[in-house]
Amino acid sequence: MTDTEIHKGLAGVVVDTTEISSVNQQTNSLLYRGYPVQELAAKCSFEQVAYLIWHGELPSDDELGAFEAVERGQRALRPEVQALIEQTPVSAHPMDVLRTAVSLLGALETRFPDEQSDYEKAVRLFAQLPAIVAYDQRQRDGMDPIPPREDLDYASNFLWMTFGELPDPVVVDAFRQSLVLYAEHSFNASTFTARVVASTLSDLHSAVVAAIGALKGPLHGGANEAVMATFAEIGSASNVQAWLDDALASKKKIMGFGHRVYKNGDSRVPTMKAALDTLIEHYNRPDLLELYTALEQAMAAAKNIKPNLDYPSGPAYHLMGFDTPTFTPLFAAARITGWTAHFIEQQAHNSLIRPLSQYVGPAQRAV
Ligand SMILES: CC(=O)SCCNC(=O)CCNC(=O)[C@H](O)C(C)(C)COP(=O)(O)OP(=O)(O)OC[C@H]1O[C@@H](n2cnc3c(N)ncnc32)[C@H](O)[C@@H]1OP(=O)(O)O
Ligand SMILES: O=C([O-])CC(=O)C(=O)O
Repeated sequence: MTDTEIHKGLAGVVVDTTEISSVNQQTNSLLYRGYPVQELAAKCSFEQVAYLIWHGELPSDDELGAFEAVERGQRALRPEVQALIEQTPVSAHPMDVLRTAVSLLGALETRFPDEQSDYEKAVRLFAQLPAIVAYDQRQRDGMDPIPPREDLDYASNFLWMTFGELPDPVVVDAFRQSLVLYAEHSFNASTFTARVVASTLSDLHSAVVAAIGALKGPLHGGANEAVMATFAEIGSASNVQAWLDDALASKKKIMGFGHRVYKNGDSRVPTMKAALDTLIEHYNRPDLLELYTALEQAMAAAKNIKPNLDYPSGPAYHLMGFDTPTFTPLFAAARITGWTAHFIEQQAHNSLIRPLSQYVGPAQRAV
């Protein structure tokens, strides 16, 4: 290989093929297995989309029923994981709790017979994550866990286990849409991390633990909670311009704006913004809309940089009642579908991921 050009951050590098999703830079579009994400968000349950991501086709009624039965049957918080959450200081970040819980679940998997496939492990994790995320938030507020309900769909049950009540259908629907939008996004940093781990022929839980670590950073999934921290710091729409001038003068990155692939707007934002608008109306929070719009407009004027999905998702999760540090675990609970589909795809056509580097340290010398 003679190409010694350095592609910092692998920007613009195509490292492999995938059949799972396509992010199109030219048209700012996103397809899961060929279906536009906006249509999936409008018409499908999160379970249907999860099935699509893993199987490549939307489920028939029978297939969906069987899939839902398996998912609903595995939702309970395992006692070992409950004990882990209770031993962890409430000051721990929920992404650290989630990462540690998935690591423990990976160790517990050895109890299952060897013939459990990675797909079965993926569906089990998919079913298990909401109870962890929900109880972790409840524990911080000094509350007991709420057992799952098998009569509820995934999104409704997640909210039920977190809040102990079923919110208005518009809230459940906004939550469902956010999960669909967050589910999959080709070779983003956390998914690529999962594929690197998969490429060494390591196990699925190790790949998910690593992916959670990558998602936590504020340049990736951590941005949804950082958006809410920004809103809290700014306070109200009238403070936006002064705050932004200061932040840009000190070379700060404004969280929830910009994207490595989409340079003219994130394909998922219009759908999530519409869901946020519904929530703003439902909870009567025009002040939040004013702040949202003022920062979006000021960023467009100052830098011509548009919001990414984390920008509308942060305030949407806030209005639903999630505490801010729980936002990124919600992203992880949705992305478990994409991560594990990529794990399976990587191992089915594996080549060890091991790029080269150009050495720029001292020349050879004697000790
Ligand atoms: C669901 C997701 O994970 S989406 C991503 C969530 N992350 C965020 O919201 C964090 C804030 N955004 C960012 O840091 C960046 O936009 C990233 C990391 C997402 C993408 O970064 P890159 O593709 O490397 O963009 P890049 O750094 O080349 O940006 C180009 C220019 O825009 C600027 N820029 C990009 N995003 C931002 C931002 N959010 N705030 C301020 N300036 C920005 C860069 O400073 C750079 O300016 P320069 O040319 O004067 O140096
Ligand atoms: O694709 C990316 O780089 C980040 C992103 O939007 C995602 O993972 O959803």
